[in-house]
Amino acid sequence: MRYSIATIPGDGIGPEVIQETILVLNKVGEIFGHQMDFQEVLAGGIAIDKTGMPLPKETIEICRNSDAVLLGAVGGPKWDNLSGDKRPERALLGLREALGLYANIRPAVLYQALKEASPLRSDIVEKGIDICVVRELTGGIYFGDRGRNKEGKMGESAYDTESYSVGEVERIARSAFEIARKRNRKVTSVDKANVLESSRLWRSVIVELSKDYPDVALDHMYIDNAAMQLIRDPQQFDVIVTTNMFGDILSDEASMITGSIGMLPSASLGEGSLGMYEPIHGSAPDIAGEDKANPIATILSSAMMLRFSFALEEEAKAIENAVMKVLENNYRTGDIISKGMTLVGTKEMGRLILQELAK
Ligand SMILES: NC(=O)C1=CN([C@@H]2O[C@H](COP(=O)(O)OP(=O)(O)OC[C@H]3O[C@@H](n4cnc5c(N)ncnc54)[C@H](O)[C@@H]3O)[C@@H](O)[C@H]2O)C=CC1
Ligand SMILES: CC(C)CC(=O)C(=O)O
Ligand SMILES: [Mg+2]
Repeated sequence: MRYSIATIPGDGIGPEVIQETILVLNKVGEIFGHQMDFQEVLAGGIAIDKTGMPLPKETIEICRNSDAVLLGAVGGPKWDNLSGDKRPERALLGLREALGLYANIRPAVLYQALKEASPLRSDIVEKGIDICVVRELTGGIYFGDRGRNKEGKMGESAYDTESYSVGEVERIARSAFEIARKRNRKVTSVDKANVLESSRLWRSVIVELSKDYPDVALDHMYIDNAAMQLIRDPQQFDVIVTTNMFGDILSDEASMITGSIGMLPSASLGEGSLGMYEPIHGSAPDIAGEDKANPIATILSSAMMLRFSFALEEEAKAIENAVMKVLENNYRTGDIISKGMTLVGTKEMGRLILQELAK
């Protein structure tokens, strides 16, 4: 089969991790007999530099007409003086919205070989961690009304608005319940319903929808408690469904208990088969261009692409197994290094994964 993939290397370490991932996808194509056609497009800071806009129309069109989108990361200090819609990060939000990708699936799995990289107590780590964060991606405070009021009792003020509709909550809740059915049949909905009206609506919609899923256990947790429970007892979670901002924050936390932010992939999905696949991390300006970035989060995101957009389960597993094997052979990038392990850079990590794939 032939698949068209729009690639968005973006900024910082984005191009470095995308490069290794393209090599991996090409190798999978070669081994399993698929043709992967890549088309690179601009978004983020590099797009601002080249076109004056963070998200050129052409990028949206090419992504829309591709079978899947693979994204590195956008943003960085060079564009930090920009504000509002001019910021590189807005490109990401704009693309998610334009492509209707409302469900962000972020699995946080502690690999056996990486147990030593988790900062949690060894008795907790021994039990294993396997959580799936289902984050609402095109609503909430990242998309609500925002602005500034120049005059006020205490000077200028700024506001961002959290707002959710019944339909937005229903569709993300359905995604979470469906995913839970294929896992351990438990959904924890995370909100702040003791304070926020939007969370009270969120909770009531989820309770109502749960009636369609009597085989899935549902509980509710406030975000502050969830942030703590994730460290205290991660095994209590199976699927976490939450809002755009809470999911953004909780998934970074989940990445750390499973080793590193450089390990966690994500899939952003909507109603059709088109999805956008990206690591959960950002452009890591502190290590950009130094061959230090861990490419595994992006490489595992490409496995999610094969699974969800192309229905190539065997090929997806081949990538995941190759990653696991390299970790079992004790190779580590700087973010997951520990005593007795071999330190490698971005390119070498990519090469080792390719080598395992070819075996
Ligand atoms: N999806 C995206 O494009 C995202 C973009 N950003 C943007 O990225 C820029 C930097 O944001 P930060 O808050 O610093 O978050 P970040 O995720 O880029 O970096 C946080 C820390 O994690 C490390 N890190 C991240 N990815 C890594 C990898 N693959 N391997 C090894 N270490 C890794 C970085 O070196 C840094 O110390 C900002 O402009 C931000 O807006 C942030 C998050 C997501
Ligand atoms: C622009 C931000 C919402 C990106 C981010 O931090 C994320 O999606 O994880
Ligand atoms: Mg984030």
